[in-house]
Amino acid sequence: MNAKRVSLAELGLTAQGGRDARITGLSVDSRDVREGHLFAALPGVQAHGASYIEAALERGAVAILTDAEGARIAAQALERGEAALVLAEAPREALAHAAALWSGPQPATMVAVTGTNGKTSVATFARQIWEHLGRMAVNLGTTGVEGAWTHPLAHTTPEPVTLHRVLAEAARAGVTHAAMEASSHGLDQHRLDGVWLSAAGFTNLTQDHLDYHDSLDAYFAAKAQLFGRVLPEEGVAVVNLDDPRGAEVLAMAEARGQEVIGVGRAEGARLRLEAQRFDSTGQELRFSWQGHPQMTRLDLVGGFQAENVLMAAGLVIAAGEDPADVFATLPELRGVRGRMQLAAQRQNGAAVFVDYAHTPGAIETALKALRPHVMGRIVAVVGAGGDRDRGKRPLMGAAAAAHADAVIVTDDNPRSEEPSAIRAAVLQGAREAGGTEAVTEVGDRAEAILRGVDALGPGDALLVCGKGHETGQVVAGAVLPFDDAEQASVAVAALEGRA
Ligand SMILES: CC(=O)N[C@H]1[C@@H](OP(=O)(O)OP(=O)(O)OC[C@H]2O[C@@H](n3ccc(=O)[nH]c3=O)[C@H](O)[C@@H]2O)O[C@H](CO)[C@@H](O)[C@@H]1O[C@H](C)C(=O)N[C@@H](C)C(=O)N[C@H](CCC(=O)O)C(=O)O
Ligand SMILES: Nc1ncnc2c1ncn2[C@@H]1O[C@H](COP(=O)(O)OP(=O)(O)OP(=O)(O)O)[C@@H](O)[C@H]1O
Ligand SMILES: N[C@H](CCC[C@H](N)C(=O)O)C(=O)O
Ligand SMILES: [Mg+2]
Repeated sequence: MNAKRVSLAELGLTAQGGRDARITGLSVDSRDVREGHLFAALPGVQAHGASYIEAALERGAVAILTDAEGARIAAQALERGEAALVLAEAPREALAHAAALWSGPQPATMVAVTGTNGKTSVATFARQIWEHLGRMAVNLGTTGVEGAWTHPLAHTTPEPVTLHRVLAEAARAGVTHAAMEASSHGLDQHRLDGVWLSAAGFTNLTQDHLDYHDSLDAYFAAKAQLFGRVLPEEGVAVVNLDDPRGAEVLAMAEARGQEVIGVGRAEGARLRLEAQRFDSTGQELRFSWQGHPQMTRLDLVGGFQAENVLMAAGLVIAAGEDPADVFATLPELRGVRGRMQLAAQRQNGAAVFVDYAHTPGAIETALKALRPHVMGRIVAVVGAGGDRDRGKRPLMGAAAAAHADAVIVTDDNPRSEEPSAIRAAVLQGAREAGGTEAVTEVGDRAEAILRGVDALGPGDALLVCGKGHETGQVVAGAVLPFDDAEQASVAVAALEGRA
């Protein structure tokens, strides 16, 4: 049994009337509460967690952390005085710091990366660079905890209680370096406020998650909190200056006195991408570090991967490694599963790539990035997720139609929604955008991939967008096993077998 008991003061919390309690654990969900827990009753999207204070007390909570509204909602239950009450203006922030103190150690060197696209890729490349330099390193995010220590995660940026438990376990296992993804939800909900960051990166901002954020500006403001709040003044900001929002991040970092490493093609970037030459398996890069020219080769398909690699290199340098050592590792970097992954190849040489592009911006980037590696036509399989930003659906269709030679619209995790209605929105965008006349609808994703593969002649390529590393299709509450890369191989085998 876990015998650990700590006082509220040891968690940085002060209860009303100076009352103390010995805490045996932290919970954000009443259903997870055990005897002696502190229950954080947080303002939610659906409800206020205070509605569950009564339930938490019944399960043995000895302290409640909430805001004024929560105290009002649960006044009756709280008046009984069964638990110490910690009132905080920003309870999620208080919880994050308490969780950090509760769990203890973190890897000594940590960096975080935010942006609409590229977080998983950058975090994974940073981890790989550290590994090549002999460090015990992990990346942490959408694909779980990977590297020297592994652990599955349900969220890109986990709840603070989970996040700090995982960081402490990794640190105890000897992990000294970690690169984590900071999602906009995670930043908005202060999930990573208690993490000690040496450096933070900003990749880009395009439309996504407008189901959660009120506007694109609000979405950006959430991401910018990584520099405005989470990264300390002595931290280093690594900023993609090519993104239109890069200048705003730069100004924010400078205003806080953070050192900045600008990355990108922009003049003035300390880590500057100067030229790229593409071939069928990767690219040659010319870049410069503080004006000194460098050359390297990346065995990675897609121009944007060079941006991700340089962002990762910038973060690792910012966190203390020698630049020359860092640059020497770049030819060794390997692609992230489901990110421009060469999943299968037809006998005629045509290639099938699987990519996690699930936003209009990512679809455009991925298709444009594939173009210089492909001599023939590009076919795209696309679909949009259910119960997510509806506004992005026609834009995803439009991006596919504008940049592919043929588009097959299919399903991608319809969740609780009617799949044909989601496809209709994507199709409408694809048909209105023009670019290609060849837009078809194939609801069944396996069949869509098969048709896409069947359409490939010598020199052509298929880009299967949206699911990347995912291994399931979420339909009406059920998760049906589905893997784009596997389906690509199955399709090639079926067609070549037939030939
Ligand atoms: C939209 C969103 O971010 N929701 C988060 C939010 O939940 P909520 O506000 O909807 O919660 P609610 O259902 O209104 O309930 C309010 C509170 O009551 C509590 N509760 C609820 C029921 C109960 O019986 N007892 C109880 O105590 C809940 O734990 C919650 O704290 O607060 C909860 C607790 O802090 C989070 O767990 C929850 O994340 C959910 C699980 C989620 O799916 N989030 C996704 C969208 C997410 O965070 N995604 C990002 C980005 C991914 C990407 O980049 O694409 C990620 O980092 O993974
Ligand atoms: N630097 C980039 N610029 C534009 N698009 C990118 C960039 N990097 C990756 N992408 C596109 O975004 C997709 C997702 O990449 P990645 O998983 O690295 O991003 P992410 O930010 O972690 O996404 P998520 O928010 O879903 O966790 C890729 O498959 C690719 O299509
Ligand atoms: N973490 C993202 C990924 C979505 C990927 C795509 N396959 C979809 O289901 O929309 C989300 O939940 O919005
Ligand atoms: Mg990710």
